[in-house]
Amino acid sequence: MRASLLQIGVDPAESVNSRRTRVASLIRGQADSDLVVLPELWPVGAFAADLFAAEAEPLAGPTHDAMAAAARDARVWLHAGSVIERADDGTLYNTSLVFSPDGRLAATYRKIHRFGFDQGEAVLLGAGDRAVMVGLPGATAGLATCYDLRFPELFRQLTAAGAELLIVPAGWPARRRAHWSLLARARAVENQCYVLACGTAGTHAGVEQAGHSAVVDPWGEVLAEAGPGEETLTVDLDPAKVAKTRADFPVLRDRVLGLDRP
Ligand SMILES: O=C(O)CCC(=O)C(=O)O
Repeated sequence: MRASLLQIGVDPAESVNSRRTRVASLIRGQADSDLVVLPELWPVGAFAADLFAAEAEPLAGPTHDAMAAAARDARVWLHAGSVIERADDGTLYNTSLVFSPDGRLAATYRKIHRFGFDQGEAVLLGAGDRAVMVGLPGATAGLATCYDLRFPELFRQLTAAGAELLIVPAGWPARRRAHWSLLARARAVENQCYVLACGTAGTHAGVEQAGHSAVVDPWGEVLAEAGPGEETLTVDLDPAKVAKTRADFPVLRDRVLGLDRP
């Protein structure tokens, strides 16, 4: 399975519409891949909280339409990163969209752990309440978004449900880049999964982005890592490596669940 991570630069000087058009054309250039992954909230910028309400869209909004068409044209599975979704009751969510190669919306995931403590998305957006998996050809993927990476129990739940690939779009700040790289590897090692961690580049809302998207294998080896700027990472994954890693070193078998409280 060939996967391409598009580490998109979010530049406030580029309009959301122009970025959508540009990203759609980058996806069309990835027809040699089976799976294309975009970062969190690349249309608006993960820290551009002032724009969230104005740029919110229904699920079947402009980003959905542009991404569905691009997935169909390139004939790829597309994890289109996330958008600010305006739900029917008016609540805003940070929602990831996954498309199949015929342009069908195959899965959506509302970010469960909202970042910002008492600011930004933590106060402006609703929280997702459902872990989501999607069946890709040859591998089952579990979905998470950015700050979720700090909560291993979500990833363990996805793994227990059959995930072999963990896809994590993000808008991670440069200031905590070391945590991003460390946690992506930790989630891969502890769950014996591939981790596809796709961040953004550039600076928006005064927050420099970490970039450094990475593909980590089930043994924790970093197969490819981007620099800080806009970049595409393309990696060939071997889904059989997940089962082999788990068979050769079967730690997941030794989990002890339901311990009494200390
Ligand atoms: O956890 C972090 O350090 C960054 C999280 C974040 O930026 C986000 O979830 O948007």
